[in-house]
Amino acid sequence: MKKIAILGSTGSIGTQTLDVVRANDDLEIVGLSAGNNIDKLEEQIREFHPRLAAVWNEDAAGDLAVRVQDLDVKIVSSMDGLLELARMEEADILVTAIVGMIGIRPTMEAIRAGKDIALANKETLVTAGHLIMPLARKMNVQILPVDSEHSAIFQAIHGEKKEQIHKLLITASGGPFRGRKTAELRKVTLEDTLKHPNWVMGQKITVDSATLVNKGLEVMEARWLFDVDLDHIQVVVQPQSIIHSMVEFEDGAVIAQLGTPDMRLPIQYALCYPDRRYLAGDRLDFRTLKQITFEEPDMETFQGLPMAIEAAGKGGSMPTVFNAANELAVKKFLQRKIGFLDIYDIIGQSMERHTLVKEPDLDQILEIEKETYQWIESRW
Ligand SMILES: NC(=O)C1=CN([C@@H]2O[C@H](COP(=O)(O)OP(=O)(O)OC[C@H]3O[C@@H](n4cnc5c(N)ncnc54)[C@H](OP(=O)(O)O)[C@@H]3O)[C@@H](O)[C@H]2O)C=CC1
Ligand SMILES: CC(=O)[C@@H](O)[C@H](O)COP(=O)(O)O
Ligand SMILES: [Mn+2]
Repeated sequence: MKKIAILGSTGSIGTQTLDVVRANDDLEIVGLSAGNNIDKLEEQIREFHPRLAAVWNEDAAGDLAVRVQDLDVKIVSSMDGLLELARMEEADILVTAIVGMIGIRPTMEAIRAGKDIALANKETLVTAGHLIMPLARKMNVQILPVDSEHSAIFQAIHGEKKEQIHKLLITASGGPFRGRKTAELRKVTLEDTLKHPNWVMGQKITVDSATLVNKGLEVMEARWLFDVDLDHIQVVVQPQSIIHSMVEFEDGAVIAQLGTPDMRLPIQYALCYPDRRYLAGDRLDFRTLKQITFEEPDMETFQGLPMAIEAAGKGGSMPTVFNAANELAVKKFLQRKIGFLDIYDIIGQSMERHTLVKEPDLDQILEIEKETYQWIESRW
Protein backbone atom coordinates (compact mmCIF):
# COMPACT_ATOMS: atom_id res chain seq x y z
CA MET A 1 0.00 0.00 0.00
CA LYS A 2 1.31 3.45 -0.87
CA LYS A 3 -0.08 6.01 1.56
CA ILE A 4 -0.88 9.41 0.13
CA ALA A 5 -1.54 12.87 1.59
CA ILE A 6 -2.86 15.58 -0.73
CA LEU A 7 -2.27 19.28 -0.26
CA GLY A 8 -5.21 20.83 -2.14
CA SER A 9 -7.45 17.78 -2.63
CA THR A 10 -10.53 19.79 -3.67
CA GLY A 11 -8.97 21.39 -6.78
CA SER A 12 -8.40 20.21 -10.33
CA ILE A 13 -5.23 18.19 -9.64
CA GLY A 14 -6.52 17.10 -6.22
CA THR A 15 -9.77 15.61 -7.54
CA GLN A 16 -7.97 13.91 -10.45
CA THR A 17 -5.51 12.43 -7.95
CA LEU A 18 -8.50 10.95 -6.13
CA ASP A 19 -9.71 9.47 -9.47
CA VAL A 20 -6.33 7.76 -9.78
CA VAL A 21 -6.58 6.46 -6.20
CA ARG A 22 -10.08 5.07 -6.94
CA ALA A 23 -8.62 3.14 -9.88
CA ASN A 24 -5.67 1.60 -7.97
CA ASP A 25 -6.26 -0.79 -5.07
CA ASP A 26 -2.74 -0.33 -3.68
CA LEU A 27 -3.05 3.44 -3.22
CA GLU A 28 -4.57 4.71 0.04
CA ILE A 29 -5.47 8.23 1.17
CA VAL A 30 -4.30 9.18 4.66
CA GLY A 31 -4.55 12.99 4.53
CA LEU A 32 -6.62 15.57 2.62
CA SER A 33 -6.76 19.35 2.62
CA ALA A 34 -8.54 22.41 1.23
CA GLY A 35 -8.48 26.17 1.46
CA ASN A 36 -12.21 26.85 2.06
CA ASN A 37 -14.27 24.28 0.21
CA ILE A 38 -15.47 22.14 3.11
CA ASP A 39 -18.51 20.81 1.22
CA LYS A 40 -16.25 18.99 -1.22
CA LEU A 41 -13.76 18.09 1.50
CA GLU A 42 -16.51 16.53 3.62
CA GLU A 43 -17.58 14.35 0.65
CA GLN A 44 -13.96 13.29 0.16
CA ILE A 45 -13.51 12.49 3.86
CA ARG A 46 -16.65 10.32 3.84
CA GLU A 47 -15.42 8.41 0.78
CA PHE A 48 -11.67 8.05 1.56
CA HIS A 49 -11.57 8.03 5.40
CA PRO A 50 -8.29 9.95 5.90
CA ARG A 51 -6.85 10.19 9.41
CA LEU A 52 -6.16 13.91 9.06
CA ALA A 53 -7.80 16.76 7.14
CA ALA A 54 -6.41 20.30 7.04
CA VAL A 55 -8.38 23.42 6.15
CA TRP A 56 -6.69 26.79 5.71
CA ASN A 57 -9.68 28.84 6.84
CA GLU A 58 -10.03 28.45 10.62
CA ASP A 59 -13.79 29.07 10.76
CA ALA A 60 -14.40 26.58 7.96
CA ALA A 61 -12.21 24.05 9.78
CA GLY A 62 -14.38 24.51 12.91
CA ASP A 63 -17.57 23.94 10.88
CA LEU A 64 -16.08 20.85 9.22
CA ALA A 65 -15.07 19.38 12.60
CA VAL A 66 -18.71 19.57 13.73
CA ARG A 67 -19.99 18.02 10.50
CA VAL A 68 -17.66 14.99 10.62
CA GLN A 69 -17.73 14.29 14.35
CA ASP A 70 -19.22 10.85 13.62
CA LEU A 71 -15.95 9.91 11.87
CA ASP A 72 -12.46 9.13 13.17
CA VAL A 73 -10.69 12.07 11.49
CA LYS A 74 -8.68 14.88 13.05
CA ILE A 75 -9.37 18.35 11.62
CA VAL A 76 -6.58 20.93 11.74
CA SER A 77 -6.36 24.46 10.34
CA SER A 78 -4.17 27.33 9.10
CA MET A 79 -0.47 26.96 8.20
CA ASP A 80 0.17 24.79 11.28
CA GLY A 81 -2.49 22.42 9.99
CA LEU A 82 -0.95 22.25 6.51
CA LEU A 83 2.45 21.55 8.08
CA GLU A 84 0.96 18.77 10.25
CA LEU A 85 -0.55 17.21 7.12
CA ALA A 86 2.76 17.53 5.25
CA ARG A 87 4.75 15.64 7.90
CA MET A 88 2.08 13.16 8.97
CA GLU A 89 3.68 9.89 9.99
CA GLU A 90 1.28 7.65 8.07
CA ALA A 91 2.06 9.19 4.65
CA ASP A 92 4.70 7.95 2.19
CA ILE A 93 4.15 10.66 -0.42
CA LEU A 94 2.69 14.18 -0.51
CA VAL A 95 0.88 15.38 -3.64
CA THR A 96 1.37 19.14 -3.82
CA ALA A 97 -1.88 20.08 -5.58
CA ILE A 98 -2.22 23.41 -3.78
CA VAL A 99 -1.98 26.56 -5.91
CA GLY A 100 0.61 29.27 -5.29
CA MET A 101 3.81 29.81 -3.33
CA ILE A 102 1.91 29.13 -0.10
CA GLY A 103 3.02 25.57 -0.88
CA ILE A 104 6.68 26.27 -0.06
CA ARG A 105 6.58 25.65 3.70
CA PRO A 106 4.46 22.45 3.61
CA THR A 107 6.59 21.05 0.77
CA MET A 108 9.80 21.68 2.73
CA GLU A 109 8.20 20.24 5.87
CA ALA A 110 7.29 17.04 4.01
CA ILE A 111 10.81 16.69 2.59
CA ARG A 112 12.32 17.20 6.06
CA ALA A 113 10.05 14.40 7.29
CA GLY A 114 11.37 12.12 4.52
CA LYS A 115 8.23 12.07 2.34
CA ASP A 116 8.50 11.76 -1.44
CA ILE A 117 6.81 14.59 -3.32
CA ALA A 118 4.49 14.30 -6.32
CA LEU A 119 4.94 17.87 -7.40
CA ALA A 120 2.18 19.72 -9.26
CA ASN A 121 2.67 23.06 -7.49
CA LYS A 122 5.19 24.78 -9.76
CA GLU A 123 5.18 28.13 -7.89
CA THR A 124 7.00 26.43 -5.01
CA LEU A 125 9.93 25.30 -7.10
CA VAL A 126 10.09 28.56 -9.05
CA THR A 127 10.51 30.62 -5.89
CA ALA A 128 12.40 28.21 -3.62
CA GLY A 129 14.04 25.67 -5.96
CA HIS A 130 17.48 26.59 -4.61
CA LEU A 131 16.33 25.51 -1.13
CA ILE A 132 14.08 22.58 -2.06
CA MET A 133 16.32 20.63 -4.45
CA PRO A 134 19.37 20.46 -2.12
CA LEU A 135 17.06 19.59 0.79
CA ALA A 136 15.49 16.76 -1.22
CA ARG A 137 18.96 15.43 -2.08
CA LYS A 138 20.06 15.64 1.56
CA MET A 139 16.94 13.82 2.79
CA ASN A 140 17.14 11.31 -0.08
CA VAL A 141 13.54 11.92 -1.12
CA GLN A 142 12.23 11.82 -4.67
CA ILE A 143 10.60 14.81 -6.35
CA LEU A 144 8.33 13.24 -8.96
CA PRO A 145 6.95 15.73 -11.49
CA VAL A 146 3.21 15.89 -12.10
CA ASP A 147 3.11 18.91 -14.40
CA SER A 148 2.47 17.36 -17.83
CA GLU A 149 5.56 18.84 -19.54
CA HIS A 150 7.91 17.83 -16.74
CA SER A 151 6.40 14.37 -16.51
CA ALA A 152 6.98 14.07 -20.28
CA ILE A 153 10.64 15.09 -19.89
CA PHE A 154 11.04 12.78 -16.89
CA GLN A 155 9.71 9.90 -19.02
CA ALA A 156 11.89 10.84 -22.01
CA ILE A 157 15.14 10.91 -20.00
CA HIS A 158 14.42 7.65 -18.18
CA GLY A 159 17.53 5.48 -18.46
CA GLU A 160 19.51 8.18 -20.31
CA LYS A 161 22.76 9.84 -19.14
CA LYS A 162 22.20 13.38 -17.89
CA GLU A 163 25.34 14.71 -19.57
CA GLN A 164 23.99 13.53 -22.94
CA ILE A 165 20.92 15.79 -22.78
CA HIS A 166 21.37 18.59 -25.29
CA LYS A 167 18.11 20.48 -24.96
CA LEU A 168 14.73 20.29 -23.22
CA LEU A 169 11.89 21.22 -25.59
CA ILE A 170 8.92 22.36 -23.53
CA THR A 171 5.68 22.44 -25.51
CA ALA A 172 3.02 25.13 -25.08
CA SER A 173 -0.53 25.21 -26.40
CA GLY A 174 -0.25 28.97 -26.97
CA GLY A 175 -3.42 29.46 -24.91
CA PRO A 176 -6.82 30.82 -26.00
CA PHE A 177 -5.34 33.96 -27.60
CA ARG A 178 -2.71 32.31 -29.78
CA GLY A 179 -2.31 34.30 -32.99
CA ARG A 180 -3.66 37.56 -31.54
CA LYS A 181 -1.66 40.78 -31.17
CA THR A 182 -1.43 43.19 -28.23
CA ALA A 183 -4.13 45.58 -29.51
CA GLU A 184 -6.57 42.66 -29.64
CA LEU A 185 -5.75 41.62 -26.07
CA ARG A 186 -6.74 45.01 -24.65
CA LYS A 187 -10.42 44.10 -24.43
CA VAL A 188 -10.40 40.35 -23.80
CA THR A 189 -12.74 39.27 -21.01
CA LEU A 190 -12.28 36.92 -18.09
CA GLU A 191 -14.63 34.47 -19.80
CA ASP A 192 -12.51 34.49 -22.99
CA THR A 193 -9.36 33.96 -20.92
CA LEU A 194 -10.78 30.99 -19.02
CA LYS A 195 -11.47 29.06 -22.24
CA HIS A 196 -8.31 26.97 -22.56
CA PRO A 197 -8.21 25.25 -25.96
CA ASN A 198 -7.23 21.79 -24.65
CA TRP A 199 -7.07 21.45 -20.86
CA VAL A 200 -9.65 21.82 -18.08
CA MET A 201 -7.74 23.24 -15.10
CA GLY A 202 -8.04 25.56 -12.09
CA GLN A 203 -8.64 29.25 -12.82
CA LYS A 204 -5.19 30.57 -11.88
CA ILE A 205 -3.22 28.24 -14.15
CA THR A 206 -5.74 28.80 -16.96
CA VAL A 207 -5.05 32.55 -16.85
CA ASP A 208 -1.31 31.78 -16.67
CA SER A 209 -1.62 29.70 -19.84
CA ALA A 210 -3.24 32.64 -21.64
CA THR A 211 -0.47 35.09 -20.64
CA LEU A 212 2.28 32.47 -21.25
CA VAL A 213 3.32 33.04 -17.63
CA ASN A 214 2.61 29.34 -17.17
CA LYS A 215 5.26 28.48 -19.76
CA GLY A 216 7.70 30.85 -18.07
CA LEU A 217 7.06 29.18 -14.70
CA GLU A 218 7.57 25.81 -16.40
CA VAL A 219 10.95 26.84 -17.82
CA MET A 220 12.07 27.71 -14.27
CA GLU A 221 10.51 24.52 -12.89
CA ALA A 222 12.40 22.45 -15.50
CA ARG A 223 15.66 24.14 -14.67
CA TRP A 224 15.39 23.04 -11.04
CA LEU A 225 13.94 19.58 -11.65
CA PHE A 226 16.44 18.54 -14.32
CA ASP A 227 19.42 20.74 -13.45
CA VAL A 228 19.70 22.13 -16.98
CA ASP A 229 20.87 25.69 -17.91
CA LEU A 230 18.34 28.15 -19.29
CA ASP A 231 20.27 28.15 -22.60
CA HIS A 232 19.38 24.49 -23.02
CA ILE A 233 15.64 24.92 -22.53
CA GLN A 234 13.47 25.93 -25.48
CA VAL A 235 9.73 26.56 -25.66
CA VAL A 236 7.87 25.45 -28.78
CA VAL A 237 4.16 25.99 -29.42
CA GLN A 238 2.35 22.72 -30.16
CA PRO A 239 -1.26 23.91 -30.41
CA GLN A 240 -2.99 20.50 -30.11
CA SER A 241 -1.28 19.63 -26.74
CA ILE A 242 -0.60 16.09 -27.97
CA ILE A 243 3.18 16.22 -27.52
CA HIS A 244 3.64 17.04 -23.85
CA SER A 245 7.37 17.82 -24.22
CA MET A 246 10.54 16.47 -25.82
CA VAL A 247 14.24 16.01 -25.11
CA GLU A 248 16.97 16.40 -27.71
CA PHE A 249 20.11 14.37 -26.98
CA GLU A 250 23.72 14.97 -28.04
CA ASP A 251 23.41 12.79 -31.15
CA GLY A 252 20.42 14.78 -32.40
CA ALA A 253 17.86 12.12 -31.42
CA VAL A 254 14.65 13.62 -30.02
CA ILE A 255 12.45 11.62 -27.64
CA ALA A 256 8.92 12.91 -27.08
CA GLN A 257 6.05 11.82 -24.85
CA LEU A 258 2.61 11.96 -26.46
CA GLY A 259 -0.88 11.41 -25.13
CA THR A 260 -4.33 12.91 -24.91
CA PRO A 261 -4.56 15.99 -22.66
CA ASP A 262 -5.46 14.08 -19.47
CA MET A 263 -3.64 14.89 -16.21
CA ARG A 264 -4.52 11.51 -14.72
CA LEU A 265 -1.65 9.98 -16.73
CA PRO A 266 1.18 12.08 -15.21
CA ILE A 267 -0.47 11.89 -11.76
CA GLN A 268 -0.63 8.08 -11.91
CA TYR A 269 2.91 7.87 -13.29
CA ALA A 270 4.20 9.90 -10.33
CA LEU A 271 2.24 7.87 -7.77
CA CYS A 272 3.10 4.44 -9.21
CA TYR A 273 6.56 5.24 -10.61
CA PRO A 274 8.21 3.33 -12.25
CA ASP A 275 5.13 1.19 -12.99
CA ARG A 276 2.88 1.89 -15.95
CA ARG A 277 -0.70 0.79 -15.45
CA TYR A 278 -3.89 0.66 -17.44
CA LEU A 279 -5.69 4.01 -17.42
CA ALA A 280 -9.28 4.20 -18.65
CA GLY A 281 -10.11 7.11 -20.94
CA ASP A 282 -9.45 8.47 -24.39
CA ARG A 283 -6.31 7.24 -26.16
CA LEU A 284 -4.49 8.58 -29.18
CA ASP A 285 -5.55 7.01 -32.45
CA PHE A 286 -2.87 7.84 -35.03
CA ARG A 287 -5.15 6.76 -37.89
CA THR A 288 -7.58 9.55 -37.13
CA LEU A 289 -5.24 12.12 -35.57
CA LYS A 290 -5.36 14.94 -38.11
CA GLN A 291 -2.23 16.93 -37.35
CA ILE A 292 0.55 17.74 -34.91
CA THR A 293 1.90 21.19 -35.71
CA PHE A 294 4.57 23.49 -34.28
CA GLU A 295 5.07 27.26 -34.06
CA GLU A 296 7.45 29.74 -32.48
CA PRO A 297 6.05 31.42 -29.34
CA ASP A 298 5.08 35.08 -29.92
CA MET A 299 7.32 36.64 -27.27
CA GLU A 300 6.48 40.19 -28.28
CA THR A 301 2.76 39.82 -27.59
CA PHE A 302 2.79 37.29 -24.76
CA GLN A 303 5.27 38.91 -22.41
CA GLY A 304 4.80 36.37 -19.62
CA LEU A 305 7.42 34.11 -21.19
CA PRO A 306 10.23 36.64 -21.86
CA MET A 307 9.69 38.26 -18.45
CA ALA A 308 10.00 34.85 -16.78
CA ILE A 309 13.20 34.13 -18.71
CA GLU A 310 14.55 37.51 -17.59
CA ALA A 311 13.65 36.73 -13.96
CA ALA A 312 15.27 33.31 -14.22
CA GLY A 313 18.41 34.83 -15.77
CA LYS A 314 18.74 37.32 -12.90
CA GLY A 315 18.06 34.53 -10.42
CA GLY A 316 18.15 35.00 -6.64
CA SER A 317 14.96 36.71 -5.47
CA MET A 318 13.76 37.81 -8.94
CA PRO A 319 11.69 34.66 -9.66
CA THR A 320 9.92 35.26 -6.32
CA VAL A 321 9.02 38.81 -7.39
CA PHE A 322 7.90 37.56 -10.83
CA ASN A 323 5.75 34.87 -9.27
CA ALA A 324 4.31 36.92 -6.38
CA ALA A 325 3.43 39.80 -8.72
CA ASN A 326 1.73 37.37 -11.07
CA GLU A 327 -0.21 35.66 -8.27
CA LEU A 328 -1.67 38.97 -7.06
CA ALA A 329 -2.25 40.26 -10.60
CA VAL A 330 -4.15 37.10 -11.56
CA LYS A 331 -6.21 37.35 -8.35
CA LYS A 332 -7.17 40.92 -9.30
CA PHE A 333 -7.93 39.88 -12.89
CA LEU A 334 -10.17 37.05 -11.61
CA GLN A 335 -11.95 39.64 -9.43
CA ARG A 336 -12.39 41.82 -12.58
CA LYS A 337 -10.40 44.65 -10.95
CA ILE A 338 -7.79 44.89 -13.73
CA GLY A 339 -7.58 44.07 -17.45
CA PHE A 340 -5.62 41.26 -19.11
CA LEU A 341 -2.65 43.44 -20.16
CA ASP A 342 -2.37 44.94 -16.66
CA ILE A 343 -1.01 41.55 -15.56
CA TYR A 344 2.13 42.25 -17.63
CA ASP A 345 2.43 45.81 -16.27
CA ILE A 346 2.18 44.61 -12.68
CA ILE A 347 4.83 41.92 -13.15
CA GLY A 348 7.16 44.18 -15.17
CA GLN A 349 7.01 47.13 -12.79
CA SER A 350 7.39 44.90 -9.71
CA MET A 351 10.55 43.38 -11.18
CA GLU A 352 11.93 46.74 -12.26
CA ARG A 353 11.81 48.26 -8.76
CA HIS A 354 13.19 45.21 -6.96
CA THR A 355 16.73 45.14 -5.55
CA LEU A 356 18.05 41.64 -6.07
CA VAL A 357 18.87 39.38 -3.13
CA LYS A 358 21.30 36.75 -4.43
CA GLU A 359 20.57 33.66 -2.30
CA PRO A 360 17.35 34.42 -0.39
CA ASP A 361 16.55 32.12 2.53
CA LEU A 362 12.98 31.10 3.31
CA ASP A 363 12.27 34.11 5.55
CA GLN A 364 13.59 36.48 2.89
CA ILE A 365 11.47 34.82 0.18
CA LEU A 366 8.33 35.21 2.29
CA GLU A 367 9.26 38.80 3.19
CA ILE A 368 9.85 39.67 -0.50
CA GLU A 369 6.49 38.10 -1.36
CA LYS A 370 4.77 40.28 1.28
CA GLU A 371 6.62 43.40 0.24
CA THR A 372 5.76 42.83 -3.44
CA TYR A 373 2.07 42.45 -2.54
CA GLN A 374 2.13 45.66 -0.47
CA TRP A 375 3.73 47.64 -3.29
CA ILE A 376 1.20 46.36 -5.85
CA GLU A 377 -1.75 47.03 -3.49
CA SER A 378 -0.61 50.63 -3.08
CA ARG A 379 -0.75 51.18 -6.86
CA TRP A 380 -3.48 49.02 -8.39
N1 LIG B 1 -4.91 21.81 -13.09
C1 LIG B 1 -3.96 21.28 -13.86
O1 LIG B 1 -4.27 20.55 -14.82
C2 LIG B 1 -2.52 21.54 -13.58
C3 LIG B 1 -2.12 22.23 -12.44
N2 LIG B 1 -0.80 22.40 -12.15
C4 LIG B 1 -0.40 23.11 -10.95
O2 LIG B 1 -0.99 22.45 -9.84
C5 LIG B 1 -1.34 23.39 -8.82
C6 LIG B 1 -2.83 23.26 -8.54
O3 LIG B 1 -3.55 23.66 -9.67
P1 LIG B 1 -5.11 23.40 -9.82
O4 LIG B 1 -5.45 22.06 -9.31
O5 LIG B 1 -5.43 23.75 -11.22
O6 LIG B 1 -5.70 24.52 -8.86
P2 LIG B 1 -7.17 24.64 -8.24
O7 LIG B 1 -7.43 26.07 -8.05
O8 LIG B 1 -8.13 23.84 -9.03
O9 LIG B 1 -7.02 23.93 -6.82
C7 LIG B 1 -6.22 24.48 -5.82
C8 LIG B 1 -6.31 23.67 -4.54
O10 LIG B 1 -5.54 24.33 -3.54
C9 LIG B 1 -6.38 24.57 -2.40
N3 LIG B 1 -5.93 25.79 -1.73
C10 LIG B 1 -5.87 27.04 -2.24
N4 LIG B 1 -5.39 27.90 -1.31
C11 LIG B 1 -5.17 27.15 -0.19
C12 LIG B 1 -4.69 27.45 1.11
N5 LIG B 1 -4.37 28.70 1.47
N6 LIG B 1 -4.57 26.43 1.99
C13 LIG B 1 -4.91 25.18 1.66
N7 LIG B 1 -5.37 24.84 0.44
C14 LIG B 1 -5.49 25.82 -0.47
C15 LIG B 1 -7.77 24.72 -2.98
O11 LIG B 1 -8.76 24.57 -1.96
P3 LIG B 1 -10.28 25.15 -2.16
O12 LIG B 1 -10.93 24.23 -3.12
O13 LIG B 1 -10.87 25.11 -0.83
O14 LIG B 1 -10.11 26.53 -2.71
C16 LIG B 1 -7.74 23.57 -3.99
O15 LIG B 1 -7.88 22.34 -3.34
C17 LIG B 1 -0.93 24.76 -9.37
O16 LIG B 1 0.34 25.09 -8.89
C18 LIG B 1 -0.89 24.55 -10.87
O17 LIG B 1 0.00 25.43 -11.51
C19 LIG B 1 0.18 21.90 -12.97
C20 LIG B 1 -0.16 21.24 -14.11
C21 LIG B 1 -1.52 21.01 -14.52
C1 LIG C 1 -1.73 20.39 -18.06
C2 LIG C 1 -0.54 21.21 -17.83
O1 LIG C 1 0.53 20.71 -17.54
C3 LIG C 1 -0.64 22.67 -17.96
O2 LIG C 1 0.46 23.33 -17.37
C4 LIG C 1 -0.72 22.94 -19.41
O3 LIG C 1 0.53 22.72 -19.96
C5 LIG C 1 -1.18 24.31 -19.68
O4 LIG C 1 -1.16 24.54 -21.03
P1 LIG C 1 -0.28 25.63 -21.76
O5 LIG C 1 0.66 24.89 -22.62
O6 LIG C 1 -1.34 26.39 -22.50
O7 LIG C 1 0.39 26.49 -20.73
MN1 LIG D 1 2.08 22.18 -17.58
